Amino acid sequence: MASRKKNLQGLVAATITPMTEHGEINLSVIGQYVDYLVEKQGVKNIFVNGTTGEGLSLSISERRRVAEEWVTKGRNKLDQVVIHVGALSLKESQELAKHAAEIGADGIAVIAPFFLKPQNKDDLTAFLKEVAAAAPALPFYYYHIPALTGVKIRAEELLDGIQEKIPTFQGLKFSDTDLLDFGQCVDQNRQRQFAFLFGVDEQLLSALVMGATGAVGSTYNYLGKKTNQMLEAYERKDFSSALNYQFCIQRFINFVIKLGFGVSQTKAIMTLVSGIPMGPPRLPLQRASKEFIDNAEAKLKSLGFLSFTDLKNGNLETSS
Ligand SMILES: CC(=O)N[C@H](C=O)[C@@H](O)[C@H](O)[C@H](O)CO
Ligand SMILES: CC(=O)C(=O)O
Repeated sequence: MASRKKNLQGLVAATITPMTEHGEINLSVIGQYVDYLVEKQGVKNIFVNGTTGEGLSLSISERRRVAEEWVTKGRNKLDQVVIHVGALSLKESQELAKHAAEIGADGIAVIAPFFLKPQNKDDLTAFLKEVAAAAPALPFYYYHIPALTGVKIRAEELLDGIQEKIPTFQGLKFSDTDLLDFGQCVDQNRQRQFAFLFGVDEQLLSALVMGATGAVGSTYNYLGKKTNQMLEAYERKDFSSALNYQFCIQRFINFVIKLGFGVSQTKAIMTLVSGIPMGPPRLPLQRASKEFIDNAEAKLKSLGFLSFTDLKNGNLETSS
């Protein structure tokens, strides 16, 4: 059985992988990034090397170094550091799982292999089981993101009986809008203490109603504070305030989605809001355009997500 820490709950920021202007990983700002999440956003859990972290665009050695830096800099500051170790090659995935255990991460997560794909639940379970077994002391999370992997096996089906196959299974990161599937994952596993982490930030409130125990997302890097206010309102059963917070967050996400929103844009927004240079994305992604950044900045300001002082302080912090 995995050594069980307290369940992963609340907001989990899907970390960006900072890069230099030349496109190399930039470990030097990660310490600052940890402090920013904890102090400015109230976010104390992170999900490293996932979609937002361009994990699948990094080499194995880069993934190891990035993971190690987050664990080191997060020590005594963060509650939990979950490392995404999914890869197309089972061997690489196992190597990363083992490494995550060695460096003292709090959990590992895996997406479905997405080139030669599992055809059914049994294929997928068999793959996940082999990865989990490489880190037998670490909580294991399945990262369901069918729109990106193309693997559409329903999470509810996968979860049925999964603990018998994968004893370290501890939860699901659900990045899909199918709330029937998500709700049934929760409903059918009420007796188990799984973490149900929702991954569509603009719809989190609906997922809370459906039983989400936490959330992993890219926007918690810079909208963590706002989203925490929504969670607090929900906790005290002030649903009309919670809805106001969700709508406010939606106005921003809806606006940027229309402009074209992805990891490149997340990097640019985070640079702007935090003042910490995230650098460009790696090919095949291209930098966000100047036009996008200007529009996003104006929207952040009009929604009160970014003040002139924030910007100034952020910039001062990085130059010091
Ligand atoms: C596809 C993708 O990257 N999804 C992220 C996490 O799973 C989310 O955090 C989104 O970035 C966010 O919900 C905005 O659409
Ligand atoms: C959003 C998320 O969870 C990821 O970047 O992997």
